[in-house]
Amino acid sequence: MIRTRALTKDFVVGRTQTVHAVRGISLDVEPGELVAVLGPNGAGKTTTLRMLTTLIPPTAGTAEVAGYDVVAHPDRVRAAIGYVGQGGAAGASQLVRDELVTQGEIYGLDRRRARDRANELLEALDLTEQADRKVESLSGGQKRRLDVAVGLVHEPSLLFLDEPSTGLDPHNRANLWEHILRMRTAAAEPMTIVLTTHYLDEADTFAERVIVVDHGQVIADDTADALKAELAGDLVTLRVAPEHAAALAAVAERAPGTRSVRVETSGEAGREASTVEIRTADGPGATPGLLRAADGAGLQVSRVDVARPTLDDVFLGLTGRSLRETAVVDTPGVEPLETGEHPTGEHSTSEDTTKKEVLA
Ligand SMILES: Nc1ncnc2c1ncn2[C@@H]1O[C@H](COP(=O)(O)OP(=O)(O)OP(=O)(O)O)[C@@H](O)[C@H]1O
Repeated sequence: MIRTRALTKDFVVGRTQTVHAVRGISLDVEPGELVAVLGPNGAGKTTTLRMLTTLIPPTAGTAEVAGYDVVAHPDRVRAAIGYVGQGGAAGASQLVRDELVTQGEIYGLDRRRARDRANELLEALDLTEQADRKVESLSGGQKRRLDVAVGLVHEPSLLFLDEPSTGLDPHNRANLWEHILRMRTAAAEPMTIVLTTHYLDEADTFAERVIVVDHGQVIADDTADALKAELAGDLVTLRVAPEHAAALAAVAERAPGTRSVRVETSGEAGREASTVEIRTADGPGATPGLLRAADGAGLQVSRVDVARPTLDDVFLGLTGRSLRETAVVDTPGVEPLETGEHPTGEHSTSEDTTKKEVLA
């Protein structure tokens, strides 16, 4: 469904500076996959999506989407895909149903079919009650559901969602996901979905495959479970008296499956406590053996915690940085851009200069 080879995007900023936003990404997405692209701000997620959806041309490399090259056949790519950008696609002063009908007609449906499709989508995305209201009067969650409806109007087999749930509260996020998953399975062929997100839990729960991007490159690509097992491992935390910490750490180092051991001591003078943190492939499986070994060495463990890793642990393991702490665009000298702002002028196509990012 998607095939990229060494896909690259450089932005020339001012006269001298080049931002290497995407540095040679090669990936394949099969029909029916639900893929989350995860990474810190400025990692190149949106730029990758914008190339795949033909909104901006690659600097180098190739991308085929739905069987067509994005540079040679952008119109065919657009006809086959849906795209929900960060800015949203619906016009503020339009009525909700009219917006969907207009979008359907843009995609070549006759008026009657466009109305039928609009009604189908309004029902599927729980927007029937809001159908005769202006788009600008919708709540954040309703607005985002309408954006998804707009992306689906022409029944694409491949849907791109750029941070679909950013800014929504947990209830609305869950509700949006419920609708997305329902729409996906309701289609005759399971829809392929590629989305970007900052929400680790979202990628973890819903995506069947997680592609981690950092500094414009893919640094990991697998199921969330496989990434966590391979790259992070469970965390077993054993609490001991400080004088026993070093000996317990040595015991843990020798235990089967141990990947790393860290000792921490905290508390007021005279009342310190130590923890020995053990990263291991299988925490629940390793813990009884660790406790037996500690007991055999005469080391008393006063508390045991076993935590499964998160995708943040995966990112931390890969980069030494936490995804939660990398919330700032870190390209030196380049200010974060508003959607639609293009200092390079390199790709000032009509689609690209509008905040509405409608594929038509
Ligand atoms: N039009 C542009 N002109 C110049 N630089 C750009 C442009 N668009 C993106 N960039 C830069 O390219 C890099 C990748 O940006 P991109 O928006 O793809 O990241 P992202 O992973 O989607 O980030 P976020 O999570 O914040 O949306 C950043 O350094 C960004 O500042």
